[in-house]
Formats: sequence, structure tokens, C-alpha cells
Amino acid sequence: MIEANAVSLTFQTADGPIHALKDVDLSIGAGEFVSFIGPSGCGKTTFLRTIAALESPTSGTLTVNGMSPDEARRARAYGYVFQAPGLYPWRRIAGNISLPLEIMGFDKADRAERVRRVLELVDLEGFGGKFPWQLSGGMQQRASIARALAFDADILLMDEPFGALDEIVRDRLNEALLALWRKTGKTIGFVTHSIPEAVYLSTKIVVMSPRPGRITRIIDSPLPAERPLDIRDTPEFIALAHEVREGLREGHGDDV
Ligand SMILES: Nc1ncnc2c1ncn2[C@@H]1O[C@H](COP(=O)(O)OP(=O)(O)OP(=O)(O)O)[C@@H](O)[C@H]1O
Repeated sequence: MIEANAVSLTFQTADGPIHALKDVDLSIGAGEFVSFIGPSGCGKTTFLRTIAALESPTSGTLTVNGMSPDEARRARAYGYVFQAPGLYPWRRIAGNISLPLEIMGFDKADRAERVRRVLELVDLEGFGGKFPWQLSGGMQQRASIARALAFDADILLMDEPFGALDEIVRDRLNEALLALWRKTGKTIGFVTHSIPEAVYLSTKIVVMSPRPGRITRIIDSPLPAERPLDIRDTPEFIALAHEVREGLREGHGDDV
């Protein structure tokens, strides 16, 4: 689904070049849940943005479904979820979700049906008529996930979507996201700073390190697809978390 070969990206700044990505090789299969973890500045966001055609590699090749990222973007291959929900306060939840659909030219009946379906997927039935400020932070983030799902892209790119939420809400959203992933079969790219979150959610964990931004380890998860939250207490889970931690240490030390 996503194939990166020797992808490098250097930003030219007034203080000199910044090597945000260096020789990144990665292959992501359809339906995988891939987390990117690493200290600040290791290029996680830049890599996600490169997949979504929001940045262009300086060298190397990146294909999405056999297309260039830009072609894939035009074919509506991506939904993108940011750290902040980014909902317009003057639009109701349904209006926020349907906005990209309006821009893309979906007709009114189709929009209404899609909004209904994605609200159900994120467990927000009955909240379409509310304004964002009437919802909790976790519910707002679910609404922003619904918005990214509304046009049925095959790939969902999520940049630390739960980073600003407390741990209890985050646990619930992790469970809900996993259920949604199993139900929809989407390919998910997910940036996180949290080792337990990466281990709980992923089929593949990509450990990165900074200066230059690069991949230090790719870990395929042996955990089953069905994952109750208490899987986090199992020896398999703990061993995997340990492996990720080792990868982070190897890459750069303790500045995660
Ligand atoms: N548009 C830009 N112009 C110049 N430098 C940039 C730009 N975008 C990112 N960078 C730099 O590239 C490097 C990688 O940034 P990136 O945001 O991808 O890291 P990250 O791993 O997502 O970090 P964080 O966890 O803090 O979000 C950083 O040194 C950052 O300052």
C-alpha cells in the first residue's frame, strides 16, 4: 500500500539544512496499523506529511497504491487526523464532518448518509446536532476521526491524535480505534510518543531517531488482532514494550 525507498527530506533553513528524514525504507501492507514512535524532531510528522503529499522528498521514491503521493491525494486515498480536533466552533458536528464532502462535491443526500454512518462508527450517534464546545475533548477527537473517515479513504493518517487527552479517555479511544480499524480494514499510520499506545495498537512499530531523522527499528507485533486492554499486563506485551524501549535507546538516548 505504501512503499518508501531511500526517502530523504532536507529542509533548508536560515540556520542551515535540517535533515528531517534520511534514507527511510519502509513497506506498509494494506490493512496494517503502523505506529511511528521516537523523540521530538525525529521526523515522524514529516514522514506522515510526505505520505500525504503535504511535503515532497528531496530524494528517494515514495508510492501509495502504486501512485505518487500527489496522485493518491487527488484519488482521495487519505484521511488525516491532527493532534487538535480542529472543528469549526460555528458549525455543528454534522456540519463539520460534511464540510470536506461539500468541498469535494458530494450531493446532499450522500453527505447526510455518510455523516450518519461515520458518527455511528465513532460511537457519536445523536451528537450530529451539537456544537463542538458541547462535547468533551475525547468526543471532539472522535468527531475529527469521523470527519477523516467520511469520504472513505483507504488510508488514515493520524498525528498524535490522543496526545492531549488524559489517560483514561485515551485508553477508551485506543480501544475504540482498534475496533474501528478491525471493522473497516483501513491502513493506519499513527504517530505517538507513548510506548504502551504504540504496542497496544500496532501490527508494526517503527522506531525513529533524530539528527538525521531515520528509522532505527521496525518491529512486527506478535500480538493477536483481538486485544482487550488488559493485554497490557501480559508477558508478550511487556516484552514488546521493552523491545521498543531498547530501540529508542539505541537510537539516541533518553530524550523521548
Ligand atoms: N517546514 C519546516 N521547515 C524547517 N524545518 C522543519 C519543517 N518541518 C519540520 N522541520 C524540522 O524537521 C525535523 C523533524 O520534524 P518533525 O516535526 O517531523 O518531527 P517529529 O518527530 O514529528 O517531532 P514531534 O514529536 O516534536 O512532533 C525537526 O528538526 C523540525 O524542526
